[in-house]
Amino acid sequence: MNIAVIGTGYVGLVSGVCFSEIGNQVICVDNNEAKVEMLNEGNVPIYEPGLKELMASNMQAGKLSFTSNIADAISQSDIIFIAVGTPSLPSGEANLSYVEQVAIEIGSHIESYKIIVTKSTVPVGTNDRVRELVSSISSQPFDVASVPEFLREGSAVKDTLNPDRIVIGTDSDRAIKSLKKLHRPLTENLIITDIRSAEMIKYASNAFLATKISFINEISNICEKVGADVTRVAEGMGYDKRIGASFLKAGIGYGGSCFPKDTQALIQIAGMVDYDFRLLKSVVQVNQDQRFHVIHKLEEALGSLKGKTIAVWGLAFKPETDDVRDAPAIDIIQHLSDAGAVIKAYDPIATANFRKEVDVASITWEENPLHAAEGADALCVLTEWKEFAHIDLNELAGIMKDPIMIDGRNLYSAEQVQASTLQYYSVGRPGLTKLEGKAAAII
Ligand SMILES: NC(=O)c1ccc[n+]([C@@H]2O[C@H](COP(=O)([O-])OP(=O)(O)OC[C@H]3O[C@@H](n4cnc5c(N)ncnc54)[C@H](O)[C@@H]3O)[C@@H](O)[C@H]2O)c1
Ligand SMILES: O=c1ccn([C@@H]2O[C@H](COP(=O)(O)OP(=O)(O)O[C@H]3O[C@H](CO)[C@@H](O)[C@H](O)[C@H]3O)[C@@H](O)[C@H]2O)c(=O)[nH]1
Repeated sequence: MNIAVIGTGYVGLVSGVCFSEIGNQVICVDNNEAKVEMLNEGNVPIYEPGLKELMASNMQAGKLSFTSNIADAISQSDIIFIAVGTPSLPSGEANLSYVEQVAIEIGSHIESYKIIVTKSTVPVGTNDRVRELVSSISSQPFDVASVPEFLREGSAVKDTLNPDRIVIGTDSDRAIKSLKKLHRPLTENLIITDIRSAEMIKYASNAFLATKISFINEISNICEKVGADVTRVAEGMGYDKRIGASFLKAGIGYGGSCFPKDTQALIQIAGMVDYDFRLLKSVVQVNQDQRFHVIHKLEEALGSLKGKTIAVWGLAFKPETDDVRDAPAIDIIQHLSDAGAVIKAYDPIATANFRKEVDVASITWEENPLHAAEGADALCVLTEWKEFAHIDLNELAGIMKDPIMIDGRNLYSAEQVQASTLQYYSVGRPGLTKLEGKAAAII
C-alpha cells in the first residue's frame, strides 16, 4: 500500500520505517527541512535501538523516502497518517494546532479518495475536527480514522513490529478494510471501535499505567516506614494475573513526553464535561512529590545541601533513550542548584539534549560515571542505565568524599549493597539503608 506519514518525531519516524519494513511504499513528511535533509542522508535524529539499520535497509530497497513537500506525499498515497506533536498548553490541555495545520494542508492538496488516520494522541472529538477542516476546504472523498500509537521509547521498533493490539476507530467500512489489511502483518489482535472510543482508549491506557506507577510509589513510601521491601511487595502482587507484574517499579516518578502530558490532558478533557477526575489528579500530585524524595533523602544524609557536591548518574527519563522531555532529573537538578549544591552530571547519551533544557550555573558535565562521582559528597542514581549496574560499588565508595548513594531506581541488589561500604538509600527498601553506625530504620 502507499502510505504518507506526516511528522517524523518518534512516532512518525518509527511507524514510517516499520510500515516500509512490512512491505509498503512509505513517504515521511516533515516541515523541518534540516531534519528531512538529515534523514535523507541516512542519519537518525533520535537514539532508538535498531532504528537506523532498519531505516537504511528500507531506504536502500526504495520503499522509504523523506520529503518536506506534503503535496507530493499526499498525491502518492492511499492512507495518510498524522503523527505530529500534541504538546501541553499552559492549562494542561493538548495543543492541537499542529494537527489542525496538517488537516488544512491535507484539505488543500487532496485530489482523490484518501483515508486520513490520526496517530497523534488527541482528545475525544479531534478526528471530527479533522474531518470538518478537510471538508471545509475540499469536496474530494475521504474517511477519517483514529489509530492511536502505544510504542514506548527505547523499545519503539520492537513495540511497533510486535504490538499487543492495534486499535482502529472509524465509521467507514472502506477504511476498516484497508486499515485491517495494512496492520494484519503486525498482529491479529485488531480492535475495531468507533472513533471516540479509540481516542479515549489511548488516554485511558496512559492514565492507567501512570496510576500503577504512582500507586507503587505510594506503597514504597509506606514500606520505608513499616520496614517492608517494595520490590518483594510488587513481585508478590504481580503474580496475580488480575494485577500483572509490569509498571510496578517504584522510583522517582514517571517522566517523558507522554505520561505527564497525557494525564494533564485527560484531567482537562474530563473538566470540559464537568467531571472532576479526582483519582488522576492525585496520581499527578503523587508523581510530582515522588521526584523530591531524592532531595529529602540527601538532606537526611547530609543536612544542608549548600556547598555540597552531588554527583548525578542518569539524565534521560528512562534508559535506552536520549529523550529528556519532562525527565525527573530536570526538577531534581534545578532543586539541587537552588539549594546551593554543586552538581556533577553524567548520562551515557542524553547530556547534549539535557543541556538545552536546564540553565544551571553550578553544574559540570562529566565524561564517565566515575569522574562524576570522584570527590562527591553524595551520588544520586536517576536513570537505571545498564552501565551503572555493573560498577564496582567498593571502588565507587573509595573515590567519593562521602560514600553516600541515593538509588532512585533500586538498581542495585541487596547482595551488591551489603558487600559494599556505601551508605545506601533506596526507594522502599529500608532494610538496605545503612545509617552511620546505626541499624537500618526499620520499625
Ligand atoms: N514519543 C512517544 O513515545 C509517543 C508514543 C505514542 C504516542 N505519541 C504521540 O504521538 C504524537 C507525536 O509524538 P512525537 O514524540 O513523535 O512528536 P515530536 O514532537 O517528537 O515530533 C513531531 C514532528 O512533527 C513535525 N511537524 C510539526 N508540524 C508539522 C507539519 N505541519 N507538517 C509536517 N511535519 C510537522 C515536527 O517538525 C516534528 O518533527 C504526539 O501526539 C504524542 O503524544 C508519542
Ligand atoms: O514500573 C515503572 C514503569 C515506568 N516508570 C517510568 O514511567 C515513565 C514512562 O516509561 P515508559 O512507559 O516505559 O515510556 P514511554 O516511552 O513514555 O511510553 C509510554 O508513553 C507512550 C506515549 O503515549 C505510550 O505509547 C507507551 O505505551 C507508554 O508506555 C519513565 O519515566 C519510567 O521511568 C516507572 O517509574 N515505573
